[in-house]
Amino acid sequence: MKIQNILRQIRKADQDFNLIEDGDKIAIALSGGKDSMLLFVSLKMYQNFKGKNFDLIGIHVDVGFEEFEHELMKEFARQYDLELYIEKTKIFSILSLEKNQKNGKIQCSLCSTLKKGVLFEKAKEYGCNKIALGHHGDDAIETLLLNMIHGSKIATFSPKQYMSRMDMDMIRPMVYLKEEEIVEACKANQIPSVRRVCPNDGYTQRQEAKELMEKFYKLYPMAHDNFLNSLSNEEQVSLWNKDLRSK
Ligand SMILES: Nc1ncnc2c1ncn2[C@@H]1O[C@H](COP(=O)(O)OP(=O)(O)OP(=O)(O)O)[C@@H](O)[C@H]1O
Repeated sequence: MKIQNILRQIRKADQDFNLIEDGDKIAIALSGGKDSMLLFVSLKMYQNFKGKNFDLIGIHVDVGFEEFEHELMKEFARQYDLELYIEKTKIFSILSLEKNQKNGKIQCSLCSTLKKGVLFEKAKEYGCNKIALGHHGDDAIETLLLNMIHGSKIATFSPKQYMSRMDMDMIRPMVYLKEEEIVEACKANQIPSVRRVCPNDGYTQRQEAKELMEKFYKLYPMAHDNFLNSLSNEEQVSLWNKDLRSK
């Protein structure tokens, strides 16, 4: 997919959910993965759109994995003229404590909470009013599935979420994009990504959900678009509400 098409989908999400406003200072949460790397390159181009006047910085939370390729991220930041902050943390040591592990594995949910804490604190410190995350449409569908399987709820993350405690918006400009489109765009535009080094990588519930969905899309190719579109189809949500039950 051409980067122009990525920008078109980002603009659509921006228009639909009012993600980016004049005067914003946005911290891009850069994990080093393809999604957030592409998000940065795209938002940088989006800055040149007429009428969009906002600032960007990058924040990477260094979890403490020894083999993480920091140099690649620094080089990427130099190449694209990104003000990048790498925040050193002891998150991996905390995750590795026996009391914090489950069945001998570090916990993704705890990792995510700790990373978010650092992101918010630092974004605030650097004067940002928004944090942009690299989540995309397939992440949203997987989250919906995982919430139904493990949480008895029909819910996914929102494209824009106000965090009142921190007085900060969390935005997800790539919600209309599929993962395969992101992979294609990164390849076509030589956008690098850092090698994955988390020991849980490939063995998570999310990975299982991803593989399940891939099988599903092979059987029903149209389901991919339909699942994604259904997340915005609030007029046709029909669930068993209490009013119905009491009649
Ligand atoms: N260590 C980190 N530092 C900063 N932001 C992060 C970090 N890890 C995750 N994020 C943010 O959270 C989003 C979702 O996290 P997740 O772990 O699903 O991403 P990933 O698959 O590791 O990488 P990516 O989504 O960037 O390809 C990322 O796109 C990124 O915006």
